Amino acid sequence: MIAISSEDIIDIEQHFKVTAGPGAGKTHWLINHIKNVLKNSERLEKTRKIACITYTNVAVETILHRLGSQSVNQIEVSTIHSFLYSHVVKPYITHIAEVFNIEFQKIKGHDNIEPKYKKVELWLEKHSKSEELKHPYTIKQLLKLPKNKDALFNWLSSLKYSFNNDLKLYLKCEETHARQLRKIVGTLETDLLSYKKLYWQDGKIDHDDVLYFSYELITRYPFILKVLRAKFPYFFIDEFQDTNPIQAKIVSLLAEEETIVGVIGDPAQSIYSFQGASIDDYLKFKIDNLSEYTITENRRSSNQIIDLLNEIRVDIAQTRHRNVDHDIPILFIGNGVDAYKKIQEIYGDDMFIQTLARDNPTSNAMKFEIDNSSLNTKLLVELASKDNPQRYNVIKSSMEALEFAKHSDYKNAIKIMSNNFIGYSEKEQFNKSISILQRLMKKQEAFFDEPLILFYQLVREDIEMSGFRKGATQDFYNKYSYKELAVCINYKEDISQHRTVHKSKGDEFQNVLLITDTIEFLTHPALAGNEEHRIYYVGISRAVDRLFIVTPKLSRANRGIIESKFNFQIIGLEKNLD
Ligand SMILES: Nc1ncnc2c1ncn2[C@@H]1O[C@H](COP(=O)(O)OP(=O)(O)OP(=O)(O)O)[C@@H](O)[C@H]1O
Repeated sequence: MIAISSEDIIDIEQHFKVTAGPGAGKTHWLINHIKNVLKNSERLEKTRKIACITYTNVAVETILHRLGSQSVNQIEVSTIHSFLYSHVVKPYITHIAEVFNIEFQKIKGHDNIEPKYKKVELWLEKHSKSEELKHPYTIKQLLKLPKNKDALFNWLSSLKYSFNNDLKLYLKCEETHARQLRKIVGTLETDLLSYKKLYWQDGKIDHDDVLYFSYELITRYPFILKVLRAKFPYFFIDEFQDTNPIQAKIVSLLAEEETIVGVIGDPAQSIYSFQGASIDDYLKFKIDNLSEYTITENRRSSNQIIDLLNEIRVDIAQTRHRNVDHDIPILFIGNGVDAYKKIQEIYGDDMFIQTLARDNPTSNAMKFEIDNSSLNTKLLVELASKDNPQRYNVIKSSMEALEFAKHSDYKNAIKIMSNNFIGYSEKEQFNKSISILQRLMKKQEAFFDEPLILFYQLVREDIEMSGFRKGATQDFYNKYSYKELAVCINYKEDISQHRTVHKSKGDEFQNVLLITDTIEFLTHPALAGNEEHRIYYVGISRAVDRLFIVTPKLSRANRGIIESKFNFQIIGLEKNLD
């Protein structure tokens, strides 16, 4: 591995892999490298471009912004999904449409797809081993008994593609999601492709399908690979530690001829295993004639923060580039809202504090300024299992749309609300969505802290939903408030002040408050083997000047470890010290 700095230039006609820690300047280096290729390459023309792949739409925007306007015609910056969708799936899907029952004319992009009751029912009825679905797992028992139904839907929502030993892709679900169905999982999983096909025949494809179809297309029809190579003589991927195995395979195929491939990443920041990424895929990624580089400096953080990062990481010791001393990090014992208030008390209200949390409900609790230690994070799931699917979908989507709109994400707000007006023209869908959102925004104070039934009544003025019979569902709507439910939603492209660590990837902030439920990543760090530790590591490494961590409890033993290993100021916010 060759050590470079983020200002160094390398050979542009050589495959590369750059591995470096947080704040090393990986993205900065990549942008310079692209500029260097643009300036010096003799293989670029109007129709031959550089592909630059990154992980999220937010990261795409950041890179485009940093590249400036001069070069946009010769670079295509996008996520891997939109890249493969435009260059492989869209133009060539007809080649595999028949084999996979894909109604390609109906495809309108790709999205998350939740299991739909009707589809699951149809799949079970037509399952190639349906005769094995006997008592206590008949189709009726699977679909009607709440425990079975929850487990089945959960299991199906964990559906993923995997490679077998012959590099053929097959479908599988997470077994941990289906303890309740242990005895029949083996039977059900023999026919998952038929389940997928039920969606494809409606033109509904999800993000993983885009990767799967792309892989099938380029391996069945190698001319597609040739076209891609001709169009993209350079193919670079940022955040490669979060790549999934199908992507990695497609990239290695591209690299076999003509296209120069470059990947950049940090194994200690690999935090997307739930999307199929694995730290091993990053470490083991090899193609012929690959030059490997590392950057050891940290250009982002204060000395105090770099010292902390180095204390918990063993593979790379980062050097201080800015060499700036700043405040000693503070470890608060208590809840997120109290810690936030305490920081404001110490530094004044004007100081911007970015909060980062492990999960959506915790960062939403910060948005709503409620104590994160007493949240019921499963309320939406509970509602899904109690309510009828139609009413649940309307309530959930209206709630999401409203919350997205409140955080200025109008694009996703309208998209989600429009789902409630299927059958109308696009213009009508848009107008209806805007009108209901405006009305809900105006009235939000009237229902925010009130039972969900009030929100239901308001939405029902615009969207048809069934009424209630006495029973568990109605009780639920009367018992829980809109706010308690809204805390469970997932803000799609959240760039707000209170977001999850996952949504802060690649970003940096002057002052960070990391909200944790354990500080094991500090007391017993194991970044290589523990993704939870890596998530918190990513969180603390976003901080430029000041870092604050809050955790609910600190035992005497852990306090001892913290005091001996790190330079923290410890502040108890309640009586949490034992
Ligand atoms: N050569 C450089 N000159 C000036 N500033 C730089 C240079 N390299 C990096 N920086 C700055 O250092 C900070 C970290 O850089 P960057 O975001 O590229 O790091 P990274 O390695 O991609 O980080 P991470 O993996 O943590 O997201 C940014 O503010 C960036 O602008």
